[in-house]
Amino acid sequence: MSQPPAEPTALPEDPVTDVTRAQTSEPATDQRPVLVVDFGAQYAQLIARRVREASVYSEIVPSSMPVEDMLAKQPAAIVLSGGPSSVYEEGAPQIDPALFEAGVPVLGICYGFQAMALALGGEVAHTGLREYGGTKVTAADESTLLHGTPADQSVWMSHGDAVHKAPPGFTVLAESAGAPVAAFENTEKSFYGVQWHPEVKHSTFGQKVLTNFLHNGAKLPGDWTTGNVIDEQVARIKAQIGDAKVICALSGGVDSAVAAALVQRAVGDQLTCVFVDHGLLRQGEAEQVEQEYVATTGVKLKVVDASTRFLTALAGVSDPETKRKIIGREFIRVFEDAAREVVEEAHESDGGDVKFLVQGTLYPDVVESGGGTGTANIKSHHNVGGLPDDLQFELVEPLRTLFKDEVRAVGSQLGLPDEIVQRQPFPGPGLAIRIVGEVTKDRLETLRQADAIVRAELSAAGLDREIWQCPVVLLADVRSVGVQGDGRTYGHPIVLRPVSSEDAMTADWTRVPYELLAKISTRITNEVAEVNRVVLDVTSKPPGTIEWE
Ligand SMILES: Nc1ncnc2c1ncn2[C@@H]1O[C@H](COP(=O)(O)OP(=O)(O)OP(=O)(O)O)[C@@H](O)[C@H]1O
Ligand SMILES: O=c1[nH]c(=O)c2[nH+]cn([C@@H]3O[C@H](COP(=O)(O)O)[C@@H](O)[C@H]3O)c2[nH]1
Ligand SMILES: NC(=O)CC[C@H](N)C(=O)O
Ligand SMILES: [Mg+2]
Repeated sequence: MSQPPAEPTALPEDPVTDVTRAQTSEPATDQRPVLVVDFGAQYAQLIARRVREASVYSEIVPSSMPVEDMLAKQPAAIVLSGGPSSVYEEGAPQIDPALFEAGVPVLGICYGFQAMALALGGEVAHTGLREYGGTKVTAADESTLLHGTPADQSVWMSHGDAVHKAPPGFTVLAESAGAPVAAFENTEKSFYGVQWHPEVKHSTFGQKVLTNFLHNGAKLPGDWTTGNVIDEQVARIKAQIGDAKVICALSGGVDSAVAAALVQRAVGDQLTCVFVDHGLLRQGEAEQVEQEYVATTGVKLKVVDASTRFLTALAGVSDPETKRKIIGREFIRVFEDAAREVVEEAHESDGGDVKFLVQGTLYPDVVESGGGTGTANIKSHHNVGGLPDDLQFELVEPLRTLFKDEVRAVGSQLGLPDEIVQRQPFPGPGLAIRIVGEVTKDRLETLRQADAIVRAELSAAGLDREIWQCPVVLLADVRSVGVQGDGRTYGHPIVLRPVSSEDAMTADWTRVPYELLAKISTRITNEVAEVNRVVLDVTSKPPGTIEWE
């Protein structure tokens, strides 16, 4: 039986190269802001970022802020974000109708769209017809909001409720299978709304919808530019750290490399980097950090072998959130020991505590850990939601409001080589969150072998840039029957999860050519004992996340 040819994956658009757009704080500006009202969205920062990309100044405010306070900021326009609640649910965040009486242009997105529809006299239904990920919509011929976008387009949805009737005075602009009113507008009042997420890159004409709203709907000029992120951050770091000593949690990944380079530029040799080998790393990773990273950057590096400590703490644990909390805690305990050693080595036994810890935390780590306003906790990233309550360090996180592509641009501008800046992400909790079930030494070894094969084959096929990352997951608690060498086997499946993304907030599964998948599958089942089945994960994010745990 012949297989259909694999569809080529569209390459993600070029990453943002203008570092000056990477906004890290609310800068002093006399411009009237576009307020992004956050209903607990996964994507509130992303909306603010896209507005800034349209050269319009933007700030985020929580939906709990009274409308008088919002209006006191003299917003030039308001964007109502998505959120996890359902509009009729008890305690769901509401919109004060006064917001619609102030003469300010409004764009509602997802939950914001639904809440707006309800507040203005439309109807929202919970039909059970849900849409997650890439969805086709059919758009009206002419409108302000969807101007310049095709009649049939693919948008990124993530909803369970849907607007069934637009409020009086509104024109319906689009529909999808699960959303009879997928977009609407009332140009007279300058009110607009979409059920989908225009702020995510996977919505092909998303930025066009946002700029249509900003420039044509709200009639805002695009004349705002940000200052330089690097200068701004270096100055902030200097002010925070002064002449104290500081350690940086360095993983060899992009984010901590860029964070370390910023801190190094700010405070020079007051910085010592600490790399933790927690026994959950991939093949060759520890060596790579020890040799290549130090050679490239000349940074002072301390390597700690903490594998026994982590594996002991993880023994018997299968629950993903518990694993993450344990790992977050153990990381900090190791950093505390390392900090004491740094002081001892500097012969400063009295008063010379290291009180600052640098981490390469990005905005997605924060928001997925439930760190936005009213944002759901999706998973506790070890460096945010997994931190222990008794944390003694003051954190230095210069990348905390940025997305990965912005961090890559900062890294390049700082002079870091492409081998570091373009590296695929690897999560801090490592292989522990890629073993579904308890983490043991043997299972880690099995997964390490399979992962090394996958990485080698994808690299050899030249797919490293096209693929954002490819988690390889061991379903340790699942077994299936195989026949190998004429004998019965009862082994474990390995899951391949190749994804394409720009910022890890949304992702699609990469259409890796079938021949290559076949080769990987054959190699894994031939070379890795205990594995007799290889499966491909074909889920986008949403609804799946990139990692399985
Ligand atoms: N093995 C490790 N040793 C020391 N610090 C670590 C380690 N793994 C992760 N960290 C810390 O946790 C932070 C978050 O990890 P994360 O994997 O998100 O970022 P990264 O490794 O720097 O970049 P990338 O996303 O490219 O892998 C890192 O920036 C770093 O500060
Ligand atoms: O340092 C990290 N600590 C964590 O606890 C963690 N969890 C997920 N990831 C990485 O974050 C991105 C988004 O992953 P998810 O779609 O699985 O949430 C992907 O790039 C993941 O690899 C982590 N990185
Ligand atoms: N992403 C969202 O804003 C979702 C809105 C609402 N919770 C729904 O599921 O329909
Ligand atoms: Mg990493």
